[in-house]
Amino acid sequence: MEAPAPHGPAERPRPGVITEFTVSSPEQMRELGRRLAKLLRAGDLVLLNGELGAGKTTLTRGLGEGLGVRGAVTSPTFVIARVHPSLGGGPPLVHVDAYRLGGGLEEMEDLDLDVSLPQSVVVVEWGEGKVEELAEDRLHVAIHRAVGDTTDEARHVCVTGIGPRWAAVDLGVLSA
Ligand SMILES: Nc1ncnc2c1ncn2[C@@H]1O[C@H](COP(=O)(O)OP(=O)(O)OP(=O)(O)O)[C@@H](O)[C@H]1O
Ligand SMILES: [Mg+2]
Repeated sequence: MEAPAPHGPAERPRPGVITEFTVSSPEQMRELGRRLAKLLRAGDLVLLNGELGAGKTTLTRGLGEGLGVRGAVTSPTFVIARVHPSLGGGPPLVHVDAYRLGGGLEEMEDLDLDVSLPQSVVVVEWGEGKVEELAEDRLHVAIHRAVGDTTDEARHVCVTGIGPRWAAVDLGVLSA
């Protein structure tokens, strides 16, 4: 077997920026979403990963508040994607839950994410390994229960900016 390249598989672009921190409550997770919203603009793709109940939808709720979009962000039970139009002049939020989708983009063809992405902020829960082809520039947010946490509320969050779009963005403002 060939030894892996020092920076991982060649097809994976090297991350431009990474920030890691702890989020200690659901309210703080929402606040993180509101902060993240300030960094986002139309055409941005955000992938949320982490186990069931990690806090992906909670983060997206804050994101919706920060973007000022219509309708509360919820876990879509029967739909895969929901569009929240802006209440102001900003981009709509397209919230996708790819949990039940085994395959990649082909399975989501009907959603026309490639069509809506240029004028929207697209957030995909469970998006890893499924929607990367949509954009060269992506923000990956990994949320995990903090190991050894006794309150059960602490989450470890790792945000990685991939591609030129994120190269010069200071992700440090997310944890400030
Ligand atoms: N620090 C925290 N951040 C986010 N949620 C937290 C935190 N601590 C506890 N929680 C609770 O964990 C749950 C997270 O649920 P949420 O629906 O956001 O997760 P999810 O990652 O979207 O799950 P799923 O994979 O089922 O879509 C909520 O009930 C929330 O109150
Ligand atoms: Mg969810």
